[in-house]
Amino acid sequence: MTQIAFIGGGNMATSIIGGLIRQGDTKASLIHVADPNAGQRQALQKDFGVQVHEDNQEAIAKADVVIMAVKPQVMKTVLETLQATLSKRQPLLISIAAGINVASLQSWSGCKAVVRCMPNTPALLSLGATGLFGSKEVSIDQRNMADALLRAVGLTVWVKTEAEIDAVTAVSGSGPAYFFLLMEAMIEAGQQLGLSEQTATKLTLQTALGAGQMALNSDVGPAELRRRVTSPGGTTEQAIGRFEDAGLRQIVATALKAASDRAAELSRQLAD
Ligand SMILES: NC(=O)C1=CN([C@@H]2O[C@H](COP(=O)(O)OP(=O)(O)OC[C@H]3O[C@@H](n4cnc5c(N)ncnc54)[C@H](O)[C@@H]3O)[C@@H](O)[C@H]2O)C=CC1
Ligand SMILES: O=C(O)[C@@H]1CCC=N1
Repeated sequence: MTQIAFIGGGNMATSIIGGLIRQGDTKASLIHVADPNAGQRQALQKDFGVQVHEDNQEAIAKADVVIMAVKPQVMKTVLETLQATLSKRQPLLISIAAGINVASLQSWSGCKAVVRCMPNTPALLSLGATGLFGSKEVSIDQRNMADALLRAVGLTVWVKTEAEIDAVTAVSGSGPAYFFLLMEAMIEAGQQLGLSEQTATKLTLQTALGAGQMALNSDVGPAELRRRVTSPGGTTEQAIGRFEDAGLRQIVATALKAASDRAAELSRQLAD
């Protein structure tokens, strides 16, 4: 039976653990989580029945897979304290941290088989999207294992080059925040047009859900779906025209480039 250790039991780890438990293929007794925060440990134990540890070493003692779910800024210190054990046991190391490259993960941990991935917060509802990239030492079995773990919380996509992970971070890792921002703006605009906050919120959120589901289930792409909403001489045309005039596409391109650049910058800053 595969033993899984999470180092860091915060938001993302909780989402992934929740997905694994809900899916039912992974026994809670095989999941070990280490986190210095006692409240976090109690919540994980209570909600999912997983094994919790204050000590990272204890959590990885028998692990076949170690999932690093700490903030990028503490990754080096945390891995270096575990290096003796990890380099001896050689588990599959999976990192979900933004902007930490495979070479750094290998050098800090002593693990050869490393998967760097970028999930997102809808993983909490098993509606996540994760991009993955593996070092050449990752075996087919280990790749399948990493894929199955992340598939428990949504869609998985393997990329061919590590640089693509920065783009994945910009598109789907940070992506939920962009849609939330658009929702905030639509709710505010709806209120300015006379709707109550509650009505504007309900209509906006249901519209976001409907549009997402339609785009996912349709034979045609988002551009055609947009055209189908846009009657010639009608109302949507007016709104879309304002978005285009204001340079929405360029704004989005600039924003995603900034996110991708920051991921690359973090990799450089945090690398050895
Ligand atoms: N929040 C997001 O949307 C996404 C975050 N990520 C990545 O996931 C990672 C975790 O992010 P979140 O879960 O949002 O952060 P978080 O702050 O909720 O979780 C981090 C956890 O690590 C624990 N921790 C701190 N020091 C530790 C140590 N020495 N040993 C073990 N645990 C320790 C903290 O107590 C905390 O519970 C980050 O590297 C981030 O880049 C990746 C994709 C999306
Ligand atoms: O903002 C961040 O750095 C993390 C990575 C992707 C989403 N949240």
